[in-house]
Amino acid sequence: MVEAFRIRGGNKLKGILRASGAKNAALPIIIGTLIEKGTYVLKNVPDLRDIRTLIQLLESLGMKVERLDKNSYKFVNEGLTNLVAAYELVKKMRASFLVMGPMLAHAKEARVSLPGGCAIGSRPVDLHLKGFEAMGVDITLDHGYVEAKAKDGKLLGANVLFDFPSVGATENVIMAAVKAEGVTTLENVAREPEVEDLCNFLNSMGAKISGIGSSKLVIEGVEKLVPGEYTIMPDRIEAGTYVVGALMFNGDIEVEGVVREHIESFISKLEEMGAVFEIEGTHLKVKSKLEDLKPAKVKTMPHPGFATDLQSQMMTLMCLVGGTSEVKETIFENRFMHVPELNRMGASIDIEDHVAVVEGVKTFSSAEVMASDLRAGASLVLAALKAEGESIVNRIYHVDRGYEQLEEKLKAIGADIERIKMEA
Ligand SMILES: CC(=O)N[C@H]1[C@@H](OP(=O)(O)OP(=O)(O)OC[C@H]2O[C@@H](n3ccc(=O)[nH]c3=O)[C@H](O)[C@@H]2O)O[C@H](CO)[C@@H](O)[C@@H]1O
Ligand SMILES: C=C(OP(=O)(O)O)C(=O)O
Repeated sequence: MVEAFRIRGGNKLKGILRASGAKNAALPIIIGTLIEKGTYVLKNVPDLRDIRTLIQLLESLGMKVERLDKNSYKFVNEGLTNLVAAYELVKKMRASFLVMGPMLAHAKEARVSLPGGCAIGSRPVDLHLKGFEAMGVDITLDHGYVEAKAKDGKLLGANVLFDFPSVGATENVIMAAVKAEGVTTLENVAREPEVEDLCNFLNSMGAKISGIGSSKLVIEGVEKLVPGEYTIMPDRIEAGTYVVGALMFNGDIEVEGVVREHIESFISKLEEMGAVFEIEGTHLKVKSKLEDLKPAKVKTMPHPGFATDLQSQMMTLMCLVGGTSEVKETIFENRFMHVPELNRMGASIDIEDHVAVVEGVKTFSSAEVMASDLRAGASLVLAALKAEGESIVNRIYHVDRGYEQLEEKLKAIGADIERIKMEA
């Protein structure tokens, strides 16, 4: 049996949706607690399936974890008792591969399962490994695991130029470099806000990372970090998902937790389409109507470009905008799995090469559909809320990876949504 959402769409939704802590910042920051012995308190940690998977992985390495309240945890690192990150846990979530950098910083060696691909693409880790090798780490592949060992037990500062600004590779190598001997210079790094949040967390413990937010980071290795307390940033992708909802429901939904500069390309693309926003601090209200929006072209790019994690939600909105819109996906090879599902709900989308051509339709129609990944799942939920009648969104374990208490948040603004069990 798997869980699904049964959604009876067409309700008038009204109220405030608040973004929780960012999954993609919380994951690397929690993993960062592996670097140094001591006690860490992390706040605004979202209550998600991915966080629970990660905690299991950290506990398997020797970390003691105590939940202080719904969104706060204490992590006590008394030294790692196991240097193997097992396939059973790593395969559930690709971000698990980020334990390699911290384990190298802590113990100068690690054996971490290769994560494998997922529904959105093959997702290799070559850029992570190139960075570690430059720092004097011997890498061997053995029965699906990466064995990493610092030569002579020393992690050395190095110059690394990434071929592509990979978020994961940037984060992994940063976490190895903060305690390396000497200076590490990383060029063409990912500039996503979650990378900045990780750097700010590490610097709050005494790491010396400069250039934060730019494409070049200079990291002066330090002997010791001093663990403490840190609050995770709000989830810009969750907030962006709700902004799409606010536009689809003609401004009756307001969104809390919007940091405009974190999703500038998304917000400005929506403004180009005719959306009018009133943003006060981190509170967003929509002042335009869905029927005022014009079609647009969007191309996903590394930050500060349009985020791939908002691509499917944007496409769902475009389905309801008169005229022809286009979405080009450049980050992941296979991130259009939501297209046939949206078409089952009455959308009119064709894929040509890596471009989805979207012809606007009047509305969605209810149907039984399947989430293929996290953001695809969120997009189908948005479409189902709009469609008159009963829809089923199946395989919501994907959605549970990244949206904290989605059905409670939606129920609170008037949605008719319930979690049910379905045949797998
Ligand atoms: C937990 C987390 O933060 N996940 C985010 C992170 O994923 P993730 O860190 O996996 O994304 P990357 O930026 O690394 O990947 C982007 C592209 O680079 C390729 N690549 C990556 C590493 C590598 O060694 N070799 C290589 O070829 C990938 O296959 C992909 O096509 O950034 C993505 C891009 O913004 C987001 O969609 C994910 O939500
Ligand atoms: C693709 C995503 O996550 P992950 O990298 O964990 O698969 C996402 O958050 O949309």
